[in-house]
Amino acid sequence: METHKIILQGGGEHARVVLDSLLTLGHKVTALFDPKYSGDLFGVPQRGSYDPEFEPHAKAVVAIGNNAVRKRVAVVTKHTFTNVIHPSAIVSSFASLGTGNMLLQGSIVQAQCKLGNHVIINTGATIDHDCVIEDFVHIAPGAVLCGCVSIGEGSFIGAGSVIIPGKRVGAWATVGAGAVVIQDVPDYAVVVGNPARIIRYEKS
Ligand SMILES: CC(=O)SCCNC(=O)CCNC(=O)[C@H](O)C(C)(C)COP(=O)(O)OP(=O)(O)OC[C@H]1O[C@@H](n2cnc3c(N)ncnc32)[C@H](O)[C@@H]1OP(=O)(O)O
Repeated sequence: METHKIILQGGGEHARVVLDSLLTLGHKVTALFDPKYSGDLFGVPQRGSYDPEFEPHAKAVVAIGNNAVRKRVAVVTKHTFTNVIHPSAIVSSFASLGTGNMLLQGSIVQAQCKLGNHVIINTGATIDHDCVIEDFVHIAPGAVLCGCVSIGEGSFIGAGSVIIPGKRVGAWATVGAGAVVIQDVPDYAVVVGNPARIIRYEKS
């Protein structure tokens, strides 16, 4: 596998797991940019605010779990993005991925899935055949997307939730941990429970 020089945008909790994946894959991570952190993380220097001139040929990953913040940071990042796919993740050769995506330990992406850009498929989440996942979505640990599910831009799919086949979760929606989605979820809706019900609408 080709290894790269990589910089990370973000130095918080999600950055830790992404950095772990990158180091496991043998990449050379040369900087973490996040004004909130200093010192180093797993031996990688935290360099404060983003510097677009720093190693301009390095690839970048926006390792921020919050979807709205990840989008805000991605749009001002000048470096070219790359995907991070932990070696224990299983990705069908018949799936397509944009860039800047993070597929973490034990996640599975099945045949004919289409992932946009800057999507997080977190630990052990499974995305079955023919799903479409738009940009800046976060699928939390252990969530199960059955076949032919679609998820709109910026939505958060909570840990251990299940979405039955063919359903759509709109843009910037939130599916609570453990929810079972059996109907389409509108844009900006927050749903919880089994069967999932709308508790409010929230624009981030
Ligand atoms: C590696 C990582 O850690 S990745 C991060 C993974 N994180 C997650 O999966 C967290 C997902 N988040 C949740 O499930 C949250 O509870 C949310 C976003 C759905 C709602 O959060 P809040 O807005 O703070 O809701 P709040 O706690 O005020 O609860 C509102 C109501 O919904 C209920 N509720 C909230 N979450 C859930 C849930 N997951 N399942 C069932 N009911 C729930 C509450 O009991 C409450 O009910 P009530 O009004 O009858 O008392």
